[in-house]
Amino acid sequence: MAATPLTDAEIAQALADLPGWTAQDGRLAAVYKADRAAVPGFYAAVAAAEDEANHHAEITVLYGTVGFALNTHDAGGAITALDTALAERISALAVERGARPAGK
Ligand SMILES: C[C@H](O)[C@H](O)[C@H]1CNC2=NC(N)=NC(=O)C2=N1
Repeated sequence: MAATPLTDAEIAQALADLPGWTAQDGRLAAVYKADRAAVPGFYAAVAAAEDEANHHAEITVLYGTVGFALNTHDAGGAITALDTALAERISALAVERGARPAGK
């Protein structure tokens, strides 16, 4: 998949299908709430998806919340399809693992 910067319209289109995700400071960002006991498994599942995609998020764990920030370093920090694809994977894994967008 090419690391080509997405346009604002393409980013908005991707966000429409990513509940709880926003574009913040040039990165795709989301914060999920999860039961403390579910956090390690959620992280492990995301880490496996990252390694499969060879694309990695900045992940912040604070007790029962897991935050993600995504941009593409190889594209000068722009948001690319690599980021939206991984965000989609994280969003699906969150549902599987009982994590829900913190804003909800
Ligand atoms: C060498 C390795 O393939 C690259 O550094 C990959 C790894 N993971 C990555 N993750 C992110 N977020 N952006 C990248 O450009 C990137 N590049």
